[in-house]
Parts: sequence; C-alpha cells; structure tokens
Amino acid sequence: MVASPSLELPAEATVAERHEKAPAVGERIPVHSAVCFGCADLPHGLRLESWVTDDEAGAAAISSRMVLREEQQGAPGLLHGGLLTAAFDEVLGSVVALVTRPCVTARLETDFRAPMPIGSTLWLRGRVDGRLGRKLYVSGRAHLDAPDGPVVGTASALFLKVEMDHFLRNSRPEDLEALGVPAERIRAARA
Ligand SMILES: CCCCCCCC/C=C\CCCCCCCC(=O)SCCNC(=O)CCNC(=O)[C@H](O)C(C)(C)COP(=O)(O)OP(=O)(O)OC[C@H]1O[C@@H](n2cnc3c(N)ncnc32)[C@H](O)[C@@H]1OP(=O)(O)O
Repeated sequence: MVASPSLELPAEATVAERHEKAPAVGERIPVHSAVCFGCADLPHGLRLESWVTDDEAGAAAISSRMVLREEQQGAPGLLHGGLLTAAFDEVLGSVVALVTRPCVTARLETDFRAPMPIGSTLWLRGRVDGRLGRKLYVSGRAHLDAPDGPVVGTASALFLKVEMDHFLRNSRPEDLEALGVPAERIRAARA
C-alpha cells in the first residue's frame, strides 16, 4: 500500500475567499445537479440544503442541514457511517465550489465522534482552510439537532481543481449530452 500524502495545511497555503460570482453570505446554495445524491431532491438522496456563512478570516464557509431518515440506518436506529462521509463530501465539495470549480475530492477523512439517531437533524459546517495551487484544504463539523449542538463528527479533506476535460473524458457520454454538451466536444476530448 502507498501511504497518502498528508491533509495538513501547508504553511504556504493562502486564505481561499469566495469567487466574486459565488452566492453571498446568507444565500442558499443552488442544487448543482438535478441527479446529485447529495443535494438534489431525490427520494434516495441525502437532500442536503446549504447556505453560505460568514467566516472571521474571510474564507469561504457554508452551513448545511440534513434530516436523518429511516432508510439511512446502519446499526438499528442509527445513521450509517458511510452516509456521514457522503454528507461531508457534499458539504466540503459545495464550499470548495464557492472558491473555484470544477474540483473533485482527492482525499476525505471522517472522525465519528458520537452516534447519530435516525429522526434527528444534522447541522454541518464546511470551511476552506487554505489553497495552494490546485489543492484546496477543507474541514467540516457535524452538530446534532442544532447548529451549535453536540459535535458528532468531524472531517478533513483535500480537493483538487480539475479541467472540464476530467468530466468530458470520464462521465458517460449520454449524461453529458443530456446537459447540452455537443457530441463532437465529447469525442474531441476522448480522441
Ligand atoms: C460538463 C459537466 C461538468 C460538470 C461540472 C460539475 C460541477 C460541480 C460543482 C459543485 C460540486 C459540489 C459537490 C460535489 C460533491 C462530491 C464531490 C465528488 O464526489 S468528486 C468524485 C470523487 N472523486 C474523484 O472521482 C476523483 C478521482 N481521482 C482523480 O480523478 C485524480 O486522482 C485527481 C484528479 C484527484 C488527481 O489526479 P491528477 O493527475 O490531477 O493530480 P496528481 O498529480 O495525482 O496530484 C496533484 C497533487 O495532489 C496530491 N494528491 C493527489 N491525490 C491525493 C490524495 N488522495 N491525498 C493527498 N494528496 C493527493 C498529489 O500528491 C499532488 O501533490 P503535489 O502537487 O505533488 O504536491
């Protein structure tokens, strides 16, 4: 096994502010794709709702809300751990998208700090701690039942800025075409 490089914020990293075209503090972050497991209003999705929040250091930050449903159990009556990681992926991916896009998750680490009962609500926070070139270092926290409720999970992650070619080459052509990408552009990216 090859060890992954560290998620520690490098000393040379700079503050990552919101892009000028990103939603303002207090605004709801729009669903970024109608088929997204994390944010779209799908029967099987996480259905996370997110808002842009203020940050003392001027960094990009968001707050998100997720209601824990019957079909999301792992142990009886408790949230499946992988779904907390999926929720963090969405929250941290969404906060990174306020700075630059498109980006993808390269590494994501979750600490499970307390059980999360079904029927409760998670309030998650995400922040871009710094940027160094293509690398965006982010962290998150999940609180139970109130924005300042007990911390039940924390996460750190590294996202990498990619070019549109990443999707043109790797997504299914029919999904790209449904978004209006011309078939010729998809073929050219794959040639
Ligand atoms: C027309 C359609 C357009 C659609 C647009 C959509 C917009 C969406 C907007 C908003 C979304 C918000 C919500 C999203 C939420 C969900 C996010 C997800 O689920 S993302 C899916 C899961 N992630 C992947 O599938 C990545 C798979 N991996 C890869 O493709 C590659 O490995 C990639 C791009 C991550 C890196 O590959 P390389 O070739 O570009 O870069 P290298 O050279 O390997 O690494 C660059 C640097 O990063 C470090 N690095 C790479 N991987 C690392 C890792 N795992 N851990 C630590 N460091 C790592 C390396 O050590 C290197 O560092 P040194 O520059 O040498 O210092």
